[in-house]
Amino acid sequence: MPGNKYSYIPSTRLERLLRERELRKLNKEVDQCLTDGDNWSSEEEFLQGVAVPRGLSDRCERQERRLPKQRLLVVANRLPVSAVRRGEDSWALEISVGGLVSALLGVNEFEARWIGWAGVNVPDEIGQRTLTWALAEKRCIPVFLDEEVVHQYYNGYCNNILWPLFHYLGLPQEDRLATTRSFQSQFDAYKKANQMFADVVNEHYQEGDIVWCHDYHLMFLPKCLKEYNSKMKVGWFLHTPFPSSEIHRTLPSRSELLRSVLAADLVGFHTYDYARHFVSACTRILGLEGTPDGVEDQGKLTRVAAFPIGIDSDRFIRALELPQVQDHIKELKERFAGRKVMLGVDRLDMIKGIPQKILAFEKFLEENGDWRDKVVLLQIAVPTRTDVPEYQKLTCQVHEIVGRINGRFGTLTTVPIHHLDRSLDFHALCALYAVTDVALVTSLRDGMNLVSYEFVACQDSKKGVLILSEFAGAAQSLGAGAILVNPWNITEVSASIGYALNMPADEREKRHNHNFMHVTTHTSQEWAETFVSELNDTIVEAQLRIRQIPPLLPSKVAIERYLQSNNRLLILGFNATLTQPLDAPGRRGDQLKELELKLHPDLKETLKKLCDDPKTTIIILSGSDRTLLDENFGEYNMWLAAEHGMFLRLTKGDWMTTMPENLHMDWVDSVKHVFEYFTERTPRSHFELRDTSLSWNYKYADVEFGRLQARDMLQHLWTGPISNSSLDVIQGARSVEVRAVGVTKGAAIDRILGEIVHNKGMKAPIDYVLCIGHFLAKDEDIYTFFEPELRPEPAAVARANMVSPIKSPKSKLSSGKSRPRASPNKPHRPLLTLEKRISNHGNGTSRQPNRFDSMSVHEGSSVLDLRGDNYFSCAVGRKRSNARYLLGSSTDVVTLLKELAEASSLS
Ligand SMILES: O=P(O)(O)OC[C@H]1O[C@H](O[C@H]2O[C@H](CO)[C@@H](O)[C@H](O)[C@H]2O)[C@H](O)[C@@H](O)[C@@H]1O
Ligand SMILES: O=c1ccn([C@@H]2O[C@H](COP(=O)(O)OP(=O)(O)O)[C@@H](O)[C@H]2O)c(=O)[nH]1
Repeated sequence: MPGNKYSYIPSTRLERLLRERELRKLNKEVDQCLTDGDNWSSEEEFLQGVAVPRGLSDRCERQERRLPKQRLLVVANRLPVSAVRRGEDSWALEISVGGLVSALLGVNEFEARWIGWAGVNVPDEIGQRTLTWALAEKRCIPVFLDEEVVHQYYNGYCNNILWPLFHYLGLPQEDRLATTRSFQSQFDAYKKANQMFADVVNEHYQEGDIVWCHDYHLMFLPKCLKEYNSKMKVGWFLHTPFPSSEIHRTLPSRSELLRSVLAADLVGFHTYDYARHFVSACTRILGLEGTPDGVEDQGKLTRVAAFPIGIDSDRFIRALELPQVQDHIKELKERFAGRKVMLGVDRLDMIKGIPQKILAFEKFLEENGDWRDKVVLLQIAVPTRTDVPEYQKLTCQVHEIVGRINGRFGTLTTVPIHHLDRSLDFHALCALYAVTDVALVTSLRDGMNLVSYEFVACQDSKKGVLILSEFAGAAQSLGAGAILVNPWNITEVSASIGYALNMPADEREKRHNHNFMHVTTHTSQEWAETFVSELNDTIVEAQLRIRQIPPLLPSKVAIERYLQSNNRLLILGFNATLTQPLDAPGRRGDQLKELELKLHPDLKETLKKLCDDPKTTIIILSGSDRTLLDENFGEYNMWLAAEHGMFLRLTKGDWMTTMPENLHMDWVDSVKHVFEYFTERTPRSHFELRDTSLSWNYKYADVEFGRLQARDMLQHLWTGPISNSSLDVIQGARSVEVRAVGVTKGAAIDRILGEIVHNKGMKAPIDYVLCIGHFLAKDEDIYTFFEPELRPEPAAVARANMVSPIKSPKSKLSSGKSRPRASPNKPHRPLLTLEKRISNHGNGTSRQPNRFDSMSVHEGSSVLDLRGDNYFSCAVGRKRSNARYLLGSSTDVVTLLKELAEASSLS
């Protein structure tokens, strides 16, 4: 390969990401050499206003030598600092507690700004102005939410609805709802608050910035941002679990929230499970396509992936050396001498399983009398969301249990549980982690749980044991070294406490080393860099994809050309082209109603007008059978081409077949047998028998099960006993179709054209073609048929007398079904030969003769006179297509045809 390895531009996502990772590593090494220890601020430095990395003096020189940092707007409900008002214009800033803040404080690769709520109501202008200044020093930008919005949005929708739901605690029952007003007003406040965040982002956004939205508070934000500026690079990361789609389905605003999140370019979760649940919710609830890369909606991909968060482990390890931390450690050791220390650090939240933890500890004491004066449980329960009644109830409940247990097992001088309803500062927390023998994390559900990481980081000398809930995201990364428990199983947790307290030193060491390695290599820094780098790459990937998406049909031009032409051909599909738009696949709409395909009612007048125009010939070219086309189009003056063009009829005349003579249908019974087998075993799937094809459809079945069944079926059809038959197996979005080889719309069209030209006695060439359909990839050969550059190989259809009246059923299927048959005594059509003259796109030069040129029916005349500007192929509701243009849905087709008919009647 020419050039060095960095001048080569990788073409796949993985190659690009690996290369970027390598470059980042190099960058870091340069940084390391230049300023050793130039880390991002600690929490204290952040508060002192030196949130920018240390070593400012070296900085200018250093920056010249490395790539400029990318600007990153971190948008989260909570700023890393909470403001406390000291006077009219004076503010104290306190660091906010929580995993998100801890994680993002460790990130230093970017020129970051925070946008969020300062946790305080500031109704007056002076207050807002002075707080904005105070926060600016910390590179924070406030969003001012008034009390009512906070009540409805934060306490209500976020913490009373989304939070419990995402943690599998279900939607609030009536009493909870009544306390915070109705669901709808909370949801409105949620949207309003998200818009307020968006307004602030828009105000501060500079081109090229990365906007990283965080958490369930801001699920509406990606949509608001993209509506304002579709070019913004938007990522969204969820810090909580994303529940199974069965849970998400219960949320009244389930679809709106999913759609808003999907507006982001990249959507991230802590674990693969959460990502999988999200994709599955999008497939099952929105009916979108889930792919290994994410969720696809009409060709637009939202990338979905797992990015497990970490901590700034160095910060904890370094802190242990600080004298104030050493003092704390000494104090704690003396205080609890002779007793093993067990530790719980949690926000006082129902998801943390604090009552379950304490009850398990009680059981342990109950059953292990000899341990009662040898162990102590320190539980730090940080007050959180104290305005939400559920949290208030939990506080009382925990106090009651702790009181009871201390009363039961305490002595005059000691109690088994030290319960603190407050937060600790960073140094006190590090000291506590360091002296702990057993950390107890019993979350009922937890996005990740950084406390477990922090504990491990502070344990390199003690090598204590981590008991960790299997329902915390951290279980996936620290599961090997921790003792995993089901927090609902009090007996199991109690037994694990005993196991941990008695664990031999070598086992503790082994377990600790494993986890320590993970915590120190999977840092918050890495997490943020990986996310941002994937986000940057997602944009590159999207641009590459967009280049492959055909543009929207230029309706005006299509109509203009139509008016200018004298012999027009309109080829229209039926299903999803001329029918009423249906729910997205997978939505499981009204199956019975939807299966009866009906012409869009708004098209009746329009079609009539178009068909009555002598300059226009219309062909309905569909996979549907003859009966269905008869029912829907019998009254118009047009051509019907059923079963992908294998049957043809002018509505005034009889059906005839255009099937090639050598079409083999001997496979039909075997395939029918296979389809019956799968239909029986896949609830709400069905199959259709046609004369030339069979189609199995699982649009209404469970999407994932349907897909699995389809995979099995395809495997069997491709490699099983019928794999050598002369058939094509075609995979659709939610269907499998089997046809005789050679049954495609593109293959049928020249035979159909031949018949039409002959029937009409066409003298002038066709000088306008509009071909619109929602066709399977296999049938897109119809689009390419008219394209000079992509024309099929000449040998494909060397046709002699292929259009013939139906004499006897060709396929075995016909015998089982009653179908209208055309009169068998229609005379044989003489050999049709035609000449197609197609000029090259736009430049007017004639192309080389093709198979048509030698097949002249009417001596000297040309059947097609198409240049680049009078041929319009158009795929409906698809993004990847061989068509020149796209239309969104059948509604757009209706609009276009109406305009065409109206313009034509005016001309
Ligand atoms: O701001 P609050 O409402 O007081 O809540 C504090 C934070 O709690 C949640 O933290 C989650 O993020 C952690 C880091 O990713 C993760 O380890 C933990 O499992 C989650 O619960 C919440 O998601 C944050 O938005 C809050 O700021
Ligand atoms: O007194 C305390 C208790 C906890 N924390 C921090 O709060 C975070 C809790 O994060 P976690 O992911 O465990 O749970 P979350 O509270 O975000 O749900 C950790 O970084 C702790 O260091 C703190 O700063 N002071």
